Amino acid sequence: MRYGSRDTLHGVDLDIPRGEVLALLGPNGAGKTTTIEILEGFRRRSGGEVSVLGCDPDRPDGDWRGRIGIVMQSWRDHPRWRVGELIEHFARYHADPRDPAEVLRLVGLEEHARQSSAQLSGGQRRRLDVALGILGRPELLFLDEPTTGFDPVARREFHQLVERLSQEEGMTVLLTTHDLAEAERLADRIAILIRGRLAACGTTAELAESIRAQAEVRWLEDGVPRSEPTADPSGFVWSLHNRLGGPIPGLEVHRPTLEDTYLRMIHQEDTQ
Ligand SMILES: Nc1ncnc2c1ncn2[C@@H]1O[C@H](COP(=O)(O)OP(=O)(O)OP(=O)(O)O)[C@@H](O)[C@H]1O
Repeated sequence: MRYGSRDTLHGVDLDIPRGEVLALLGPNGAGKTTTIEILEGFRRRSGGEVSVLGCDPDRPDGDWRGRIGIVMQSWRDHPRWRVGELIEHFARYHADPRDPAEVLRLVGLEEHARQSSAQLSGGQRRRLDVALGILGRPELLFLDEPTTGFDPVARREFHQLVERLSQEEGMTVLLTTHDLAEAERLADRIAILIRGRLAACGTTAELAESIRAQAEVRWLEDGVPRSEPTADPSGFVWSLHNRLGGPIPGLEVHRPTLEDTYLRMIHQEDTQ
């Protein structure tokens, strides 16, 4: 993708198998929304090949749009419509929609069905976006920063919903988020986009391995905090136990989280 003379995306080679949940991560301006909008058919790419559910998004066939679900970062609709009416209205556009009452329940908006969408809070508004995205039982769901503004309970419920849709219905999900714990919880694989280039793609463990991030063992010795990075924490703890001749005070094993790995990758790219 090129805006003017500037390459915004270059060589983003990526296959997402059916049924996978893939999280696309990257700093602000890395090109995540641009990538998603190209795949959704909302932005015409400058070059390269794209196939989504077997179709080029720039030349979709008749029922293609009905097979994908979209939750964009911002969405314009009819602010005076009631939530329930809006969902019932959009359900009519789909060949085999979910029951609108079920969708309201799934996203936790049952009590707001008679409220106009303009009166919803930020997090409730986002739930409505998610409701509209899953209404048509899409095979592939695009979620662009879906939980922005969600409180912790709503976030947990949303995670359970995505897990259900993916595990029970085999829905493929492409998610962008700045919440690394969310990506770690939901995604089978994580792709990291930095300045328009795909810097890495894999499971949390594979990404940590790719930058040789090690676990760290922490303990107290004679009341003094000690720590040691190690590729074999079990072996290290075993030898420490033998050396100390018994239980290890204050023992902690810290494995690299996705956040640790991500921040190191961003730092490495910045210093290159
Ligand atoms: N219509 C446009 N014309 C010119 N440049 C654009 C346009 N849309 C996006 N860009 C630029 O392309 C780059 C990628 O933007 P994009 O919105 O895809 O990033 P992002 O990774 O989704 O960021 P964020 O995390 O902030 O949502 C940015 O530098 C942005 O300024």
